Amino acid sequence: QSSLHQIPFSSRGLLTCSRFLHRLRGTPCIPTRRPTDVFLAHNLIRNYKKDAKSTVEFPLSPITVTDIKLYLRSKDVPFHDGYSCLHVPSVFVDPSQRRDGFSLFVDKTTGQFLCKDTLVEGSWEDLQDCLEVMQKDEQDSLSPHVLLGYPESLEEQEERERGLREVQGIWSRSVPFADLPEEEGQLVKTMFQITKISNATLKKFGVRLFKPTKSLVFPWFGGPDSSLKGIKLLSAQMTDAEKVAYNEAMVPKCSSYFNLFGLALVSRMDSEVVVTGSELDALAVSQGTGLPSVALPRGVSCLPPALLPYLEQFKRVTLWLGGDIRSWEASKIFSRKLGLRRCALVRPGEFQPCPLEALSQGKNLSRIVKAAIPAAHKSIVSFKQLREDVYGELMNTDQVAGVKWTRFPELNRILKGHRKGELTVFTGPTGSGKTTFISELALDLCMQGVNTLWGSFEINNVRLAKIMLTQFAMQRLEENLEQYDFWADKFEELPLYFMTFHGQQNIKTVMDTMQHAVYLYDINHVIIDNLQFMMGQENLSVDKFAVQDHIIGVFRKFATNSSCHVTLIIHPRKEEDDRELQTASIFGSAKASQEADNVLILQEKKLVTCPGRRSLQVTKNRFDGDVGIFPLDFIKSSLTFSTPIKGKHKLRKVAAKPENEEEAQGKADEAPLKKDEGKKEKATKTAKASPAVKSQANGSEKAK
Ligand SMILES: Nc1ncnc2c1ncn2[C@@H]1O[C@H](COP(=O)(O)OP(=O)(O)OP(=O)(O)O)[C@@H](O)[C@H]1O
Repeated sequence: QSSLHQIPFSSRGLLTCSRFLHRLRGTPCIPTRRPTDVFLAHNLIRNYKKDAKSTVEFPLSPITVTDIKLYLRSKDVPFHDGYSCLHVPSVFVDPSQRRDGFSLFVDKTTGQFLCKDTLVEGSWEDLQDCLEVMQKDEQDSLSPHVLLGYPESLEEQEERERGLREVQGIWSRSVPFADLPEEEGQLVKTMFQITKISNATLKKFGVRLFKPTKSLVFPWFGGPDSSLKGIKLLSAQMTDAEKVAYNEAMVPKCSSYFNLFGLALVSRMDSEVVVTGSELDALAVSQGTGLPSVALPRGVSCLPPALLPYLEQFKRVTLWLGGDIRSWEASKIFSRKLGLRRCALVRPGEFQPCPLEALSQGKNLSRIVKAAIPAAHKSIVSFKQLREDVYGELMNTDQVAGVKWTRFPELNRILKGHRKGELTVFTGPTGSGKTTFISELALDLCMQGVNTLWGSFEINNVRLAKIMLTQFAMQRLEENLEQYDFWADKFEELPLYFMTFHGQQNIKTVMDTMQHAVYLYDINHVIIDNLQFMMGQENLSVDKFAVQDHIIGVFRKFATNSSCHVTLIIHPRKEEDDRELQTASIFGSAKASQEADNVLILQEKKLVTCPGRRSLQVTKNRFDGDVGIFPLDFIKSSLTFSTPIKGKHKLRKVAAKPENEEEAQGKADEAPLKKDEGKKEKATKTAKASPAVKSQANGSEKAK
């Protein structure tokens, strides 16, 4: 079982290669697992269910493109330096049969390889093994059939066959648009708001209608024979605001549906492509511009590196991922993976909505694509270059403020949302529930599509996943074990990953792992629990504060450079028992609070009236300066926190930019500023009918 389970391209090839090579070398065949420190929620749940001990750690040895090039040169292997990959003659194709001389692609960041002719793939170590064996045995190539001939487990085989049968079943019962009666075709088009998409375009991309569920069917062709590998079903629903809400389902299950839609229409000679965030957008671009267009299988949420070899042939890649800020941010991040030099980005805005909308509004799509801005930017810019960005931010203030929590409306009110590229420092008294609280906070975001990576050094991943699963299900699963599979199946679908570290760790190793995860899974949020586990224990002579400052600086840089939010849990320094914590109570020097964009403190009240009552205090908010405090109630059965509904615990909020944080905290505790008094009334009312409580009710409704 590979730890990189979600990328089907990789898993079987890897295992196969290693086993095969052991056979070739005559060494014993050891079931190898990939060296990785990142683990999927999927695996954890599986292991949790079956074999908790199989979460073995493997050291990740980071590889650089220079290492790869040096090695290839040492083996006399020619290569072309591509955008994201090195192109190498495939070792799995006989030299006399090589159609395209350089069909094996080695990812410059990870060393993973893919042979586009045979679809053999594997890790950098696997490729090195192949080359060593070929050299030793003086062979020109290795047989791909032996590699791919590795028997699947019965379970895997059955699942694959079941998936394919389902795909075929739906596909054969779906109707091409041209075969629909004129009136019915128009009705469906109106429902999906695709009246401007012609039947010819739908036919070109093979889009059909599955009548039983009134869904559009998008085929995914793959493999050397370009056969039907999977389908995406799209259903549409009208929302109150006269907008269409789409619902997607993939067959086979989404984890194995992993290629670009529209790829089969791209010719080897094409040198330009438009990448879109949805299949309908790809149709619109194709019709509106005549250019090749492909859609990302999981929309703007990620660009898996496994897809990069398929985009290597293009000299110009235009990313037109949608019409909102999220698409814009994603296009900037994806262009780094694709190589900035060749990428151009369509900036969303009033005159440049998503491609489908642009087509519906009769806009000139070719002109929009031509006007896309180059992704590579200079380090010094003038306001002229920034003015569009500033305008975009002013126009979309709500989106700029970030993803909103559904379970913590009060936090939205103070922090406004969860934004990329920020550093949050979180502290609280020992054993007060920091891990439990942050777990729910992160889960809330993850459930909304924020790709999340946990670095839990204090408690092991199984325990952490158990806490998260309980919070996800909002109930004690110990007492409802029959519901375990139901919740675990849903939990598996979350974009949630865990580092497999436990105990003291070296900051460099943790950083390498985080970079690796950002590249592979487009991680948007990393949680480190907690910083003290990176400080090292052996070297007590070294200045502890200097070490901590260095580590915080490294995390700060990572958050900014990777556009990834980092939440750092830091223990407080020893405080007197009856005093609440302050920003200055964070262990170490002032560096942590200076570098942080947000400082959150879990306060534990030592009151006689309500002993143990927790509150969450925001003492720093760089985004807009609002700070404040609100009470939290702990529900032990679900391990969740929510706002108490009793009137006496009011939401308190203070205005922007306090002179110093202690003062701000004092103000927050004592009296809300005047300008907030009107709002305070409202806030109290809101707190009474707390959406957090409501959302819990909804959650249990859903659970039922
Ligand atoms: N508000 C709360 N009231 C009572 N118990 C709580 C509360 N929050 C968490 N707990 C429980 O307290 C225990 C410790 O919680 P947790 O590990 O989250 O604390 P922590 O602050 O992260 O601890 P540490 O200081 O060791 O890192 C857990 O059993 C958890 O279920």
